[in-house]
Amino acid sequence: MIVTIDGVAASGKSSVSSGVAQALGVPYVSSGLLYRAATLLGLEASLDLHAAPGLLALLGAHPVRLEPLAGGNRVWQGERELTDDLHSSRVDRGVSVVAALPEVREWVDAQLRALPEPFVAEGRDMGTNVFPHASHKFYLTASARIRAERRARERPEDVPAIEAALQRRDELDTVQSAPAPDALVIDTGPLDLQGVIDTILTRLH
Ligand SMILES: Nc1ncnc2c1ncn2[C@@H]1O[C@H](COP(=O)(O)OP(=O)(O)OP(=O)(O)O)[C@@H](O)[C@H]1O
Ligand SMILES: Nc1ccn([C@@H]2O[C@H](COP(=O)(O)O)[C@@H](O)[C@H]2O)c(=O)n1
Repeated sequence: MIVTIDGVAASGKSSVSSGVAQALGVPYVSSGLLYRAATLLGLEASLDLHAAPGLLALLGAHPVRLEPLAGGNRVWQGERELTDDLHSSRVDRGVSVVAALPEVREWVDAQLRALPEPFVAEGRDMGTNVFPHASHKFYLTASARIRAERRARERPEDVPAIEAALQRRDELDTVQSAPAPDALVIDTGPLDLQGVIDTILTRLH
């Protein structure tokens, strides 16, 4: 069984996926972390983020591994854990450029499709491109202001700056962010975290 939870930036995908996965007793898979890892490593190596060959060579030489757990995903490059470095504003700013590269998308998709079922997969194109055969599909939205207010609780920037960055990322991610036609779209604005998780769990039972 595969459940997909897609949505716009900071709509609650990873928090909701973790809650749903824990209730189901399965892991969740955060596809965005692989795009973030490719971006972080590209930045650290001072590579041109618009150019796939350099990034792919780097990722080939030093493979990245996603560890999907129900409570939270971890990302490794050999013995080095990258997880804590993946949510900086610097990575946020670069990641959509890297995610627009077809070769990087293939690199991510191959890793995701190799994972053993069951799991909950979250991202942008889980229900459309990567797992079109998933048994249940959901898509999370909320206004940019609400998402920015939520994110401001975990970042040092102020709400307007976060809101502008989220809107920019949504725009750059438009191509891969369309909801699957068979996904249930949930506006998380009026709901708390548990409310969103319960809405999804109700559909799964
Ligand atoms: N329904 C909700 N009510 C209140 N806070 C929420 C809700 N959903 C998510 N949050 C909070 O919003 C923030 C962003 O959530 P989360 O990181 O899960 O989003 P995301 O879609 O995975 O983000 P990103 O796209 O950047 O990876 C977190 O602080 C989370 O606790
Ligand atoms: N399926 C996906 C998942 C992510 N992306 C790109 O990665 C960025 C970070 O993802 P988050 O889920 O952590 O926000 C996102 O902005 C996209 O550029 C993607 O393209 N497809």
